[in-house]
Amino acid sequence: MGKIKVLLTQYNTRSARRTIPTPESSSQPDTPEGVSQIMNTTVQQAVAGNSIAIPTPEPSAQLNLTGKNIHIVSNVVPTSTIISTAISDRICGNPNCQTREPSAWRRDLAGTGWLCNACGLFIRARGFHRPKEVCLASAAKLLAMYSNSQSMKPQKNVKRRRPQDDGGDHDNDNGALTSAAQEQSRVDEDIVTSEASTPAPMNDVNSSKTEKRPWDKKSYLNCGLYSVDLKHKDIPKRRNKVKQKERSIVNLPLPIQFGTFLMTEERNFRLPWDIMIAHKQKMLKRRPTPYKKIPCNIFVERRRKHEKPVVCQCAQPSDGGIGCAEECYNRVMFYECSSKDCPCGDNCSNQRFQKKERVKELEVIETPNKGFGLRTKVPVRKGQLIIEYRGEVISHETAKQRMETLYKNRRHSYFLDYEKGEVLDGGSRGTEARFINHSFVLFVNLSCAPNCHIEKWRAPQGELFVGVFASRNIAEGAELTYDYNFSKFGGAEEQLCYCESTICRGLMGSKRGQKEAIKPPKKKVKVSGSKGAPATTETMVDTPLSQRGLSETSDQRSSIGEEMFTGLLSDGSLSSVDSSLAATPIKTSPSITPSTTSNPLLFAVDMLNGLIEL
Ligand SMILES: C[S@@+](CC[C@H](N)C(=O)[O-])C[C@H]1O[C@@H](n2cnc3c(N)ncnc32)[C@H](O)[C@@H]1O
Repeated sequence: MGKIKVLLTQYNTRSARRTIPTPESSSQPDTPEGVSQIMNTTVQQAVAGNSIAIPTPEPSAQLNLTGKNIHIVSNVVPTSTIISTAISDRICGNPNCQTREPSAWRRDLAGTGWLCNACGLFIRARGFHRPKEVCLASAAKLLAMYSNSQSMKPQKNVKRRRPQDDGGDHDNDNGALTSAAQEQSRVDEDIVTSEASTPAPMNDVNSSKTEKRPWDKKSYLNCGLYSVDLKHKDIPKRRNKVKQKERSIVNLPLPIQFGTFLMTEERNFRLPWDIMIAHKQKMLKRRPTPYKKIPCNIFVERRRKHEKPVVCQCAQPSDGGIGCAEECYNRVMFYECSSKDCPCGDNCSNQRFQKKERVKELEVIETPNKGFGLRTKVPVRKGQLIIEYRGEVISHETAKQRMETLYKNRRHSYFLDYEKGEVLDGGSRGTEARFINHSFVLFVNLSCAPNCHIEKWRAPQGELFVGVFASRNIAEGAELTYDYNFSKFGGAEEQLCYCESTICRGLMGSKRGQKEAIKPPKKKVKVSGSKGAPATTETMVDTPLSQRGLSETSDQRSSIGEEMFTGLLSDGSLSSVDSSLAATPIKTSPSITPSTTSNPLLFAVDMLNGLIEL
């Protein structure tokens, strides 16, 4: 049935099919009625398996059907003549050519014999056979083309040869065609194409239609050497741009460091000997868990405050000296002056966080037991801002959640108390301050005492700057430490402390090594409360945070006695504690936690802390 449809379409649109006359169809072909009658007959014959015929009285006669001109190609030719000539037996009827392998066959003028495509077109245009020289020339050209075919690319849009170009190959040699001849040839091509589209007989090995050209099987790579091998056939084609991007990642060859991605099964792996030796001797440099450096704190759950800055009453120094020195109200209150509103203008010295006046020569180092640490490569003065501790500002609840999910398998924690109810999380985003390790406040051994402390300063717009400050003069190359005042958080296990302090608490998770045994009363610390002042009330012991700065406000600083430590230590004087205590180092473990009262050394330390608070 499909063939019938094709025939009808061909007839109605452009060309008629040259076929065998039948007694019924040979009547009245010149009128539309006659044609439709023929068509009916044709369809019936096609169904019956016969050849199809549209008889015409003369070659190139015209019929008018549904207002369109229809070209009838030639006279009726007996079917037996056509069918009996198998393609393999055909030979070009031009005595000068006699080719057996043209790209297409054409009828000769009589309609009984066959000509190759080029000779057929030539004789129609000129009325005589194609000369021998022309035939030989085009054959030689064709031969050359096939022999060089390795370097040739398939020609997609082959231009039609110009009419005056009568030489050329068998495929495209149209000769000097007149417009009528062109029209004629168009009809002929249709016929030949439809004939060629029928499957060729198996024994027709020489037929040019069945012959594969060398480039037919060639596949071209357009996106990388291994793209064919790596092509992910399971992924459907999508128009979505993002999906396409993903697909292109799969398709392209992956770099060598994506080995884990490429390897689908586990395999034994042997390190190169030099790396193996370095690894065994623990000489390989490890890298800290990656994090992103950020220029300011990120407020995950709320908006950043935008309050009116508090302006100090300092006067601009007449001699051009430093403004906002020790007596500046803002400085006393742990406020940073506003760069726009401060009366001292550019001379204001109370903008260290905003102007990023910090120590830049810092280095991350690996420590034996505490993971990574931070050290200074230059000497640092006492009271100098070393680095700002930045991170994501999150609520306690979120911090707890992160502990249980995001940081579940992490050994180190990077939480630091921000303000009431909020935590600074430097785990994923922060600064190098996150590497500063803990050390216990020590009265005995100067070398092991923490050399830094935390201070929180109020920014002009109302948020906090959390900074690590030098508690004393620090020599170049010294590791930076401060007392975390660590407290257990989210049910986490208490961590052993590996600070080299001789009277270490043993555990990082409690202030006295046995927090549960003796629970100090909650202490409220009041801070002079002007508008926008730092947190007015802080619980000193039970804050459910992993880390807490030593000196959060001036009052807090004095309550922990940190100023006094530094005073003592900067003198090198250890007068307040008997130095003989240092001879009995006490390291507690989670299982054996000495009570404060049973350990005279810790008792002395607590007493001292109490004295300092007084
Ligand atoms: C803020 S991080 C310090 C940087 C951390 N050492 C690192 O490698 O990323 C705090 C963590 O360091 C470790 N740490 C710091 N001081 C320590 C100490 N004195 N003893 C044992 N571990 C310590 C603890 O695991 C703690 O949770």
